[in-house]
Amino acid sequence: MGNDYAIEADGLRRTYRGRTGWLRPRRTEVEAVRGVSFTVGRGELFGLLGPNGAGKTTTIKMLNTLLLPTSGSARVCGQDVVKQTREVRRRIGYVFGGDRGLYDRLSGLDNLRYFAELYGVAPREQKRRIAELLELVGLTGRERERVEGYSRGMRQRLHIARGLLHSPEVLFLDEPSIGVDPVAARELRRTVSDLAATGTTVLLTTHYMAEADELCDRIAVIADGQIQALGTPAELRHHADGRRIVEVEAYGVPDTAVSALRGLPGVRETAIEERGALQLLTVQSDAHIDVQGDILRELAGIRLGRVNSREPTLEDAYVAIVNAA
Ligand SMILES: Nc1ncnc2c1ncn2[C@@H]1O[C@H](COP(=O)(O)OP(=O)(O)OP(=O)(O)O)[C@@H](O)[C@H]1O
Repeated sequence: MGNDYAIEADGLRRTYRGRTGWLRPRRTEVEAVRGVSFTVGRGELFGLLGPNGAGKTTTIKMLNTLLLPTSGSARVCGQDVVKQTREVRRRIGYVFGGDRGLYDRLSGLDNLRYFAELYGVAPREQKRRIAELLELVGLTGRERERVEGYSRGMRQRLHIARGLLHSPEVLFLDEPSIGVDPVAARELRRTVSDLAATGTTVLLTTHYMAEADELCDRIAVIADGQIQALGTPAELRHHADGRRIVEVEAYGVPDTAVSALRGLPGVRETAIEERGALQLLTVQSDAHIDVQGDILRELAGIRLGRVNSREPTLEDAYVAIVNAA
């Protein structure tokens, strides 16, 4: 059993227990992951998408053996993550967003040589493997420069190369595009899809629906420690079926106005996004009810910019899924 899937999670749970306070210590408990089950096929690019604190990192860390599940079980490449830790570790790579874990004073090439040695890549293999990975992550030609001069995007791609040195069957990519500018993020996405094309299974966590949509074969939306929806991007889009979206640009909308919008007949979700001085209000309503007039009446007296009505996108489906959690 288990050989058909790269990853199988079955009822995974994790509760963090701790204490706060010094004079009168109190026990604290956070149920970070509350019964997560899913499977990832070999060679699949699978996304775990969810808001801050949803439980994505905790889930990944149970799968890559860095954290013990409180209950439930998981297998990676058919091996149990608790009982066969060493076998699992040999078959996986782990790359997390951010800047840690590289030697700034060394060149990209020397970093990879160092980690190849550390990961026990056979000396005969090293040169070929490193050249192959530099090519994959688009750093060929820049490998002799010190990492301290690399942009965040380049560092992130070097991290990915590092995570792949020992040719893992499964790569865990935790928030790869965090803090990376949009152009670099696009290059990063190209690297990830090239990687998936080589047959490596990738489990990616992200906050960005657009990123998950572009890259992933299937996406699990996780919120509040549980999977709220799972499917291909096209399947997830159905969560916004039968809805219509009204977007309003506004300046200085009070909270009371936002809750009034939520109470309008036919309105299903509202979201507000701050864009400098401007606020973008997004209102989802039942498609057969025209709510635009009511919305504008509620916002009377507030300075408004563009108002526009459109079909829902995958992003709107994501909002609907997360809000229903
Ligand atoms: N070591 C820890 N001790 C106590 N609570 C923790 C610990 N790590 C995470 N948590 C809590 O568990 C919950 C899930 O956190 P987790 O990091 O898994 O979420 P996430 O989806 O990865 O979020 P983010 O996108 O912000 O990284 C959060 O409420 C978080 O505060």
